[in-house]
Amino acid sequence: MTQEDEHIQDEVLRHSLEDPEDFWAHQAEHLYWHKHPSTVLRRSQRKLASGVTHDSWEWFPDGEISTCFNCIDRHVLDGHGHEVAIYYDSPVTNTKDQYTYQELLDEVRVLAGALREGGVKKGDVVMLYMPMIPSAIIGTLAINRIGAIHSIVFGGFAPNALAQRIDACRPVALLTASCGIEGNKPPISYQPLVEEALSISVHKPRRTIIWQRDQLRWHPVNKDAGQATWQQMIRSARARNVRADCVPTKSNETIYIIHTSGTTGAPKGVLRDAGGHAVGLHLSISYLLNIHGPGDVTFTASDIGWIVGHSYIIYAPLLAGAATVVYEGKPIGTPDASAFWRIVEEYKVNSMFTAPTALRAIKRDDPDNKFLAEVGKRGGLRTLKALFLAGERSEPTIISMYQELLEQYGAPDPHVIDNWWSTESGSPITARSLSPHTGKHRKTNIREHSPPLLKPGSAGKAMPGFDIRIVDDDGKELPRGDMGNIVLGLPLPPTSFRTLWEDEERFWRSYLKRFNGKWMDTGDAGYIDADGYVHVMARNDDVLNVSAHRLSSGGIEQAIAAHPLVAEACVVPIPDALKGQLPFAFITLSTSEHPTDAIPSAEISAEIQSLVRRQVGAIASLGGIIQGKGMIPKTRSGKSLRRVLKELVENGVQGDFSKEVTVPSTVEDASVVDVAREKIKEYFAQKGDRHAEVDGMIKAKL
Ligand SMILES: CCC(=O)SCCNC(=O)CCNC(=O)[C@H](O)C(C)(C)COP(=O)(O)OP(=O)(O)OC[C@H]1O[C@@H](n2cnc3c(N)ncnc32)[C@H](O)[C@@H]1OP(=O)(O)O
Repeated sequence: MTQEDEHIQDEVLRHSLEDPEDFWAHQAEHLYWHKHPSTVLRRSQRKLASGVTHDSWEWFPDGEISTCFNCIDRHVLDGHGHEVAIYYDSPVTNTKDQYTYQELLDEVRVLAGALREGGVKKGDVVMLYMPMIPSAIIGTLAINRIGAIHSIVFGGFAPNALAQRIDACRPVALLTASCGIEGNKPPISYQPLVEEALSISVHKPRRTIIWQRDQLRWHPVNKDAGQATWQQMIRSARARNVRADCVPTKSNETIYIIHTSGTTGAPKGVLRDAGGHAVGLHLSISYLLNIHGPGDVTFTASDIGWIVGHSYIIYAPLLAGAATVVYEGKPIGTPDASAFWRIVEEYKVNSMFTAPTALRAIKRDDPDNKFLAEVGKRGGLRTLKALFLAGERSEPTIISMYQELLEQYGAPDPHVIDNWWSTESGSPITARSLSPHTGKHRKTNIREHSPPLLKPGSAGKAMPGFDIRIVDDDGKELPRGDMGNIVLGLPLPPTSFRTLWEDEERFWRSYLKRFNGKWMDTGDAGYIDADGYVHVMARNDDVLNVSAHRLSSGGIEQAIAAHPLVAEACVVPIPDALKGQLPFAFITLSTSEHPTDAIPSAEISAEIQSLVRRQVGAIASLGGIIQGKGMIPKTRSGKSLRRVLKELVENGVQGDFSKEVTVPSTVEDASVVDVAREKIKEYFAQKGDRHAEVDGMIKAKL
C-alpha cells in the first residue's frame, strides 16, 4: 500500500463531497446522453401528506438517457460489437454459451419490439421472476430499452412473496421461465409457483411470458390466462422484423424497482433513477473494480434478484463495455468446490465478487484449498486482480486466508476487498479502490497502479459521494473509534435511492425520521477508526442476514403465525458457521395446556418450517424453534424486544449465560427476560442430548 494511493482515494472522496456538482459532472461525461444535463444536482424540499418536510435532491434532473443504449448500442457503434458481453456458464444444465455485444443488441431489440407490440410502454412496470440464464438479462435490458421499469424478484422467493411484490408494483407483464435449477437437485417447476402467486395477487399482469427450458417445460401454455411462450414470441417478431430502438428516460425517472426486506412483513420498493444509476455505476466499476472496457471480465457470483446482481452482473460491466459471467450454479456441489476457480481460469476473470458465505462453503468442502492451488499452480488465477466480498460482514480470517492464497497462487498483486453496501445505496458505500486515479484523472492509464490493502475486519473507506458519520441515538456525532449508528449525509450519491415506490412517508419513516431528516439511517452499527476505515459490526434493526440475503423477521413471523396452533411468534437471528445467521423462532402455542418441553414436537416443527418455506421461500428456512409461554419480552407499547432475545440466544450458542444482556428501560416486565433465559437454557440442554433428532426435525420438509 502506498501513501500516494491512500492520499488519492481520500482526495477523490473530498472532491466528491465538497464539490459534488463538479465531481459528478465530470463522471457524467463518460456516458452518452440523449439530452445532456445542464444541471448536475438539484436540491429541494419535499412536503409529505403528514405535514413533514424533508430534504430531497435529484441528479442530472434535466438530462435524458437510455441505460440500455449505454450498455449495448454505444459499444457496438464504437466498433466493439464483436467483443463478448455475456459468458453463460451453467454446470447444472451442462451448458456454456456466449453473446457478443452485437448479438446482445440483436436479442434485446427484438424482445423490446415484441414487448412494445404486446402493449408495454414507457413508464409501465414489467416484473421478472427468472433463474440465472441469459434471457433474464436480455429481458431486463429489453424492458429498459423501451423506457419501461423492471422489477426483478429473486427466483427463490415463494408464491406469497411474489404475489406481495406483484400487488406492490402492479406490473403489466411478468417475464418468467418454465423452471429454475438449484444445485444438483431436480428442476424446480416455476409454473405452480407463478400460477399460485397470480391466484393470490389482487393485481393480475396482462401477460405472462414464459421462457421454456428443455429441462422442464411449462405445460400447457394457457393463452386465455395471457400466457405466451417467449421463444415463439421472438420467432414471430423476428419473422416480421419487429424491433425497438432505445427510448430515453429523464434522468430522474425510475428505471427499476427492487424490493428489500423491511422490519415489518411488507418489503420496501427501492427506486433507482436512470441518470444517477448509470453515472454512479460507471464510476464504481472503473474506480473500484478496475474494469474499464473490452477485454476485461467480471464474475459476480450472486443472483440478478439481489442488488449485487443488478449492479455487477448486469449493469456495471455492460456500462463499461466489459464481459460479465452469468453463472447458474453454486460455489459447491456443481460439481464441487472447484467451480469458482474453474470459472476464473476459463474466462480469464479479472475481478470476482461473492459473499463470504460462499467462501465458507468452499472452505468447508475443500479445507486444504487443493482446488484453488491446482488451478493456481497452472497459472489459471493469473488474471484475477481482485476478489470482492460483500453482503455480510467478512470475518478477518477469511480475508487474510484468501489474500495469502491469492498471493501464493494468483496474480502478482491480488487484493481481497471487503465492501459494505445495501440495496438502497446501489453500489458500495465503503471499499478500497483498485483504481484510485480513475475518479480524478479519468484518462490516465492506471491499471498497473498498486491499490491500498484492506485492514481485515474493516469494510474499507468511504466511496465517492458517501458522507459517512457515526452518531449516537440522538444523532450527535461520535469521536473516531466509538461505536454508534452508521448514518449517511444528504444528498446520497447518484447510484443511491431517494425515495420508495409510491411511499414517500415510509421513506421518511424508515430512513430519515430517526435523525430528524439530518442523516439517512443505514440500519447498521459500527465505528470509524483513527485512519478513517469503517468497521461495520452489527445490524440495528430487525433485518436478518442469511447467506448474505436480507430477510425480514416480521415477514417470517407472519408466516409462522399462520399456523393454527401458534398464538405468538418472534424471530431473531442465531449465529451460523456457514450462512452467518439463521432465523430462530420463539413460539407460544394457543393450546390450553402448554407443553413443558422447550423443543416443539416433530409435527409442529415441520409444519412451521413448511409454512416459512412456502410463504417466504426456502432461503428463510428456520435454524431452530423454541416453545414456551410468557418468554417474549415487550416494550410498554407492545413491541417485541427481539434484540434481547437475540443476545440471549447468542449466549446460548456460546453456552455462557453469565453474560449480561442489555434490557431497555422501556421493557414492560423485566421478569420475562428471566423466563426467556431459562427456556433458552432448557432448549440448548435438550438439544445437546437430542442433537440429531432436533436437527432432523428442523430440516424435515413437508
Ligand atoms: C455478493 C453479495 C450478494 O450478492 S449476496 C446474494 C448472493 N448470496 C450468495 O451468493 C450466498 C452464497 N451462498 C450460497 O451459495 C449457498 O447459500 C450455499 C452456502 C452454497 C448453501 O447452499 P444451500 O444449502 O442450497 O442454501 P441456500 O441458502 O442457497 O438455499 C436455501 C434453500 O433455498 C433454495 N434456493 C436458493 N436459491 C434458490 C433459487 N434461486 N430458486 C429456488 N430455490 C432456491 C435452496 O435450494 C435451498 O433449498 P433446500 O432447503 O435445500 O430445499
